[in-house]
Amino acid sequence: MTTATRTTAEADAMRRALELAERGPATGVNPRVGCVILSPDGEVIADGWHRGAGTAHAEVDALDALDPGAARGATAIVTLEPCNHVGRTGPCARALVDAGIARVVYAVADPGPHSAGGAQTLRDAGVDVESGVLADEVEALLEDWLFAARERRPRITVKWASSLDGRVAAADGTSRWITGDHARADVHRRRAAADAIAVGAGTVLADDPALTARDDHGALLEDQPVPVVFGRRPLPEGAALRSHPREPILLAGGDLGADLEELQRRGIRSLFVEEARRSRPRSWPRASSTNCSSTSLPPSSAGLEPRSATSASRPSPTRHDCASPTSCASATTCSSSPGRRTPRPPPQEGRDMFTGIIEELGRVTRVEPRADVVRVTVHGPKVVDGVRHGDSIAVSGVCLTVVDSDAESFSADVMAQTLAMSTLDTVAIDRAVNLERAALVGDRLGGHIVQGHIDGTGEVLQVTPGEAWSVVRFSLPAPLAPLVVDKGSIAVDGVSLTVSAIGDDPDGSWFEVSLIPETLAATTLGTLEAGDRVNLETDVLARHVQRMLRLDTHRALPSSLAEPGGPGSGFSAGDAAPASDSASTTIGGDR
Ligand SMILES: Nc1nc(O)c(N)c(N[C@@H]2O[C@H](COP(=O)(O)O)[C@@H](O)[C@H]2O)n1
Repeated sequence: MTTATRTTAEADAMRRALELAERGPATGVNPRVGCVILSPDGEVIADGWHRGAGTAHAEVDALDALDPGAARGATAIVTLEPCNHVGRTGPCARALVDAGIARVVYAVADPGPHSAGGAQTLRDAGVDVESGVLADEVEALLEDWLFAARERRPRITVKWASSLDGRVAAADGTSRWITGDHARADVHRRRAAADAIAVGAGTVLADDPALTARDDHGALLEDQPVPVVFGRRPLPEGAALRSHPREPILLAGGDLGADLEELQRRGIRSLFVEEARRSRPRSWPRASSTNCSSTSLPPSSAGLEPRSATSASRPSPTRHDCASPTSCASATTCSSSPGRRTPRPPPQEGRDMFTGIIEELGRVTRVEPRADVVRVTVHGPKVVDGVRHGDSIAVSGVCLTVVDSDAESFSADVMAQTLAMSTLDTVAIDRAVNLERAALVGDRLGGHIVQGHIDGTGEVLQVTPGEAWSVVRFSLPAPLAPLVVDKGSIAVDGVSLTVSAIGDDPDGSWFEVSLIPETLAATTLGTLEAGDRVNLETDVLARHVQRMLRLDTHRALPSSLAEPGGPGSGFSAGDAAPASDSASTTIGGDR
């Protein structure tokens, strides 16, 4: 087998192992792990996955499917480093060695203090070991578990509901669910995917929440989070929580660090926090370096009161708010803590690179709302040529992962948050879309580096047709304004464009681009009219610079750059501190 063939076979096997891992339980103390065993010539001879604490680990599950001796000289592909300890089961590293496995490829290292070290044990036994294959995908799958294992405390997700105009509850306090069916279903899905769900005692007294995960008809879902109540006030006799299928955990709430340790000790790895109706989450993230918070977007806001004095006037419905000073890394990503690896966006988001040169004008042929995503099918015979499941295609600038395809079309799932952040929120059959496949190494970089991660949407303010060219003016959301410069690059609906003018009017910022006939004919930009919305992605370089300026320059920059006005710095320390550092901004909002 050539090295290239082996690499391909192993990457394919890791993809399969990842799929197998997903069959395991998403909650609980043990991670979801999958394993595929390849014969020396690259054929799949066995596979397995972990079904939860106390059952066989994925590697042993796979080995058990083989006759004695059949694994000799084989390669084990595992999503997590084989464990090295005796826990509820024996050490996988030893089981692999004993079975005669010659090579092990794993995605992510096991951070467990007792279980880590399997790779070394394997190497010491003469096994060839490689790591890091599909590491980002596995990091995304095991986000909660890895966070908890690394930080020794549960990963917290804070949820609060807010209307599109930034309101949280009816003025008379009557509204319980201000969000629509889609957002509500999303919340119940998140509840079911968490080990525990927490509220304050005040919320229990005021709202009497059931804290169960339910389907559209109110029936209990199979997985139920353990309810956790913080506060000293006792649970009222008739509290709905007393009928919860899981025994509630009651914690004093005075020392959050100690409470989180206690939850970790009790096997809670992910904690879903539902905020009280009338407030945005503040104490949670700050007190605990919470990794993530999220908003739900309801369809209407009538009768609801502003969620805060500062954010009520112009909240952005597109953002993923983050109230923690150290947490939210971008609109779609939540980080752990400083110095830790930042989990990338989930796989559906895609994380390839594009150039902003549109390959084909596609047409939406099907829009299928599902539980927590919308499956969109797009006719695009050119871009589906050779496309495979898992490949990325930018659809009007939004990087999507192909989940299905035929000779003419492909389908991709768009997450609720991506819908909310882009013009895909109004995607409909027959909509024309700009299509570009992910760039390959060696491609000509005709446009600029485009990531397919939308920063926000703009509106067409004016189209000025010329003899051949058209000049189009777009509104620019305030957080994006500093990132757009005259003659700089911007992607509009996925099209790489040079900014020909910028301006900041009292009504807001704007930018203009001049569109050549080729762009007008070959992309959706040719049909734009005043009032149309477009997806905007600012230049990644500008975002990096903004991020650097927001960080403590002495920490973040090489010493030659860190001194105020130092060699090559081009700015003073005073310049480096941004005037406003709103944690709710999507761009660089990770302070
Ligand atoms: N490599 C690997 N494969 C699996 O299938 C696993 N479940 C794990 N888990 C690691 O081992 C710990 C649990 O061990 P016991 O189930 O108690 O024996 C878990 O914390 C992981 O570190 N690893």
